[in-house]
Amino acid sequence: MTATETLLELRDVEASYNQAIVALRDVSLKVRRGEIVALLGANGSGKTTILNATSRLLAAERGQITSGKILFDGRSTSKSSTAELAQKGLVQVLEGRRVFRSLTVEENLASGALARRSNRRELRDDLDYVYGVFPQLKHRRRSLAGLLSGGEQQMTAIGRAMMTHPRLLILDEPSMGLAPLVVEEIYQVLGALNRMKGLSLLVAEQNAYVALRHAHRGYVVENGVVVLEGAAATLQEREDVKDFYLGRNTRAHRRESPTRTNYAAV
Ligand SMILES: Nc1ncnc2c1ncn2[C@@H]1O[C@H](COP(=O)(O)OP(=O)(O)OP(=O)(O)O)[C@@H](O)[C@H]1O
Repeated sequence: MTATETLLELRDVEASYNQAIVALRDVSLKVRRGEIVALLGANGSGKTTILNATSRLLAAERGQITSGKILFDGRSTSKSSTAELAQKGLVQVLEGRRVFRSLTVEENLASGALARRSNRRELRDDLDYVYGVFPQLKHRRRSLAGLLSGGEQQMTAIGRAMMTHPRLLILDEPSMGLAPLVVEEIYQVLGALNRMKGLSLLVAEQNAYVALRHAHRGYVVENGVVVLEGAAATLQEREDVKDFYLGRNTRAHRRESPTRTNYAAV
């Protein structure tokens, strides 16, 4: 893989909280341009820490990167703020579909454009674009975001991120708490943005089934360590992944966990 094909790279990243709890050890991963990459793992395995380290949000959680490098578009992110990274095209949709509950849908979306200092015309075009992607939001544009369904709030959070014109969109558990049909709809939209706009995606999910169906490649994290990586189709077929992450075996926790395997060549 040449440097220009790689949009995001984590190299041997270690991170801890409160200078005490080690949350990531030696994490290396890549997102190529135009790729959807799934980050899988159980509760507390380190997915959010990887995403927050990438978008420079760790300090807000009293966390820090203690060693290793994170490169976006070939450049180290260590001196950038979250807002600066967003301006460069790396944007995160936080876990729990955070929206400004007392603002309308349209005000929420417009807040995503603030960093771009768009004029009225550009703002209108961007809003129209998001409404084209999520027609439901157009009907609800004057509703308070706090009164929307969970799915509509997730669409609003993704729409707000789209207003910043990302090149890499990072999503933390977009399926959390949503009905299967709504989850499918959201992933269909993410897939379309990837295909039509070339948007690259890094998606943390506990719902491995849906994530692997839509991703090109995946990484499995356990206890802060990447234990598996490979093509999504290959991961889906692995017996240990089926047992642990695709819910095939309810007694999975008694079985041996996946072993570190490198499927990078797949
Ligand atoms: N703010 C924090 N302070 C201290 N420890 C933390 C903090 N946030 C996470 N941790 C710890 O770091 C480890 C990784 O947590 P992380 O939230 O990254 O996992 P996760 O895979 O995203 O889990 P979840 O799916 O529950 O969000 C866990 O042991 C967790 O308890």
